[in-house]
Amino acid sequence: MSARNCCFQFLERGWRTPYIYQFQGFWCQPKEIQAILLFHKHFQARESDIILATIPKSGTTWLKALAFAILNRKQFPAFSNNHPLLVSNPHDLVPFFEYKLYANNQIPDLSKYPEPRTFATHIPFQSLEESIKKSNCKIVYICRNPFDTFISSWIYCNKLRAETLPPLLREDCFNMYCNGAIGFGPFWDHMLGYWKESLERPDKVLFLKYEDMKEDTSFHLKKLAKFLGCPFSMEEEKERVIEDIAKLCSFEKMKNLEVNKSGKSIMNFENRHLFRKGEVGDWMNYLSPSMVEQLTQVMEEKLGGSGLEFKLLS
Ligand SMILES: Nc1ncnc2c1ncn2[C@@H]1O[C@H](COP(=O)(O)OS(=O)(=O)O)[C@@H](OP(=O)(O)O)[C@H]1O
Repeated sequence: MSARNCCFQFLERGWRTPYIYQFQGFWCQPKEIQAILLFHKHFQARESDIILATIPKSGTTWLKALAFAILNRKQFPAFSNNHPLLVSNPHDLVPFFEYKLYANNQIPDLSKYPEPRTFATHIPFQSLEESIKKSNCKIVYICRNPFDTFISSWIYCNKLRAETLPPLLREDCFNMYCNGAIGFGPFWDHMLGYWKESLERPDKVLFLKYEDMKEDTSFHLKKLAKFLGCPFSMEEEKERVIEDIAKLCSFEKMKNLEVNKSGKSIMNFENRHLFRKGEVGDWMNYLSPSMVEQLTQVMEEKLGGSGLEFKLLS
């Protein structure tokens, strides 16, 4: 089935493109739908695969860097001068299914990927390819408080928006966000899909939060390494390997690397836009009291009772 033949029940104004479409219960662009259909048809998970999942602007770039550094630390110690993260953007080291591997009508040969194969996606849990859901391959999900995620998305999309389109007004965008009409959203369905699976199958899905990672990076790196099946040894802890990885992947370090100042990775977008402030609570500089009230209500209505809660300030 091609994207064109799919039955689109709904269409909404897009953030980066003129329109977004509802596909399998979430919002996305036609190019993404085309790639997801190919991914569904051709991808076959291995038990050893690792999938990093996020809704956009929740810490994807950071999680990719951390997972890569943890998994490859024997070959590339975090302090080494030839570490791949010093010359490559994390999106080039851990490819997205929908923006890289299956984009532009490609069917990749993934048989030669070194194990554990590590991939990334923004696709909601419900719409992942079946073998990913059924096998014991591991999924790491990171999410971020919706206030900061909204601001990060709004600013990023305005930078990448087609020049032929008018700028995205904060108020319009905010209403779209609260109504769920954002790429891969509604955000609450995206979060709850992975959240519920992490509660039911904690060995399958590790659920992380951006704010917790910022607050105590070392603690969460240990948790991540253990989940990925490569816990830090006592010796590594003594040698401060965890701190070295946290430092290599820190916002300040990554933002100032030449590859992230001048290179291009996802969909030919400039890497520098991926590194803005990297803070918890920047929403305070942008949202009016009535917007705060509105989003708080949406979160209570949609996430209330799920046990999923967020820290809104650092
Ligand atoms: N290393 C590191 N540490 C902490 N925070 C980081 C890091 N790298 C990127 N960022 C911040 O993450 C926000 C971008 O989110 P994503 O990486 O998910 O974007 S994307 O979906 O891949 O386009 C965006 O947040 P805002 O600064 O609030 O816009 C980035 O600045």
